[in-house]
Amino acid sequence: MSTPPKVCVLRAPGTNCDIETAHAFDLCGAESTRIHLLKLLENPSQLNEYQILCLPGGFSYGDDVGAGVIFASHLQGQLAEVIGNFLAADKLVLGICNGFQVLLKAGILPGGAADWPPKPDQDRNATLTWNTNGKYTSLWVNLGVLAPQNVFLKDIDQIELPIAHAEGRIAVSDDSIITDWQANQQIAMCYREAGDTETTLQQEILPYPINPNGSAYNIAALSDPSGRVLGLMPHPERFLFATQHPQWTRLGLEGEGAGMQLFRNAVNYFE
Ligand SMILES: NC(=O)CC[C@H](N)C(=O)O
Repeated sequence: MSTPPKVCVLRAPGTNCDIETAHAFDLCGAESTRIHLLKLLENPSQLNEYQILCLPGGFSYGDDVGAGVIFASHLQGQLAEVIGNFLAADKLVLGICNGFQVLLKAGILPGGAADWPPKPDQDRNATLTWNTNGKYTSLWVNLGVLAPQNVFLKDIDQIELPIAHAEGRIAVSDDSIITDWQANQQIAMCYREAGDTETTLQQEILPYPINPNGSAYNIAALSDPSGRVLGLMPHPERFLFATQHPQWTRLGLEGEGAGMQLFRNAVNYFE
């Protein structure tokens, strides 16, 4: 058997999903370590020991200034070099919810290695901002996968997962970026109606609760062009066991939850 990949689950003050996220990777055979951002800042080169970097969900720095903004500024300001090496290597990066916000605010997404580090005057063409309902929203959503070449999404066509966020709406500065993302297969997952068998990218914003936050083009997740970076608003680490689904008895669900596959895909990449 090959050596298990090492996962760095990077937490900051206010992160609250690091334990279950590390557990998800470990259940799939990885060896994860939860590392505090302030510890990594003391010795940034320790990141080189890991094959997977995961930014988990939560409220880093209390969502002050904007969700993910302060965490992102540390990545840009003090960790630019090690992050650059990580992105350039054949390694994986996953950002879940607050982690996705961090990846986007830092500029790790949407461009990945090619655009890192972002230039100070670089225009931002996409962000995650307040849900259109103005509220912290917590519910289960149906998602269709549009970027099966992303390592984390291999063999997943559709998935039901919970969301829990206030700033989960993808906003784009102009629609031409959508064309670029499509060309690079970067639109990873979209919200869609339960029972839909196909996922189509559409400009019409699906109504709440299908699209829970009003995201442009109903986008829920983005990939970098290489398919080795994924940022997603839903929480796969909250559906590791069938019994975590609100209707598991009615639906007769047993065993593993569908979220496990994302973590397994990442671990299997290093076999
Ligand atoms: N679950 C999360 O990671 C929440 C992210 C962020 N605090 C928000 O509310 O938007």
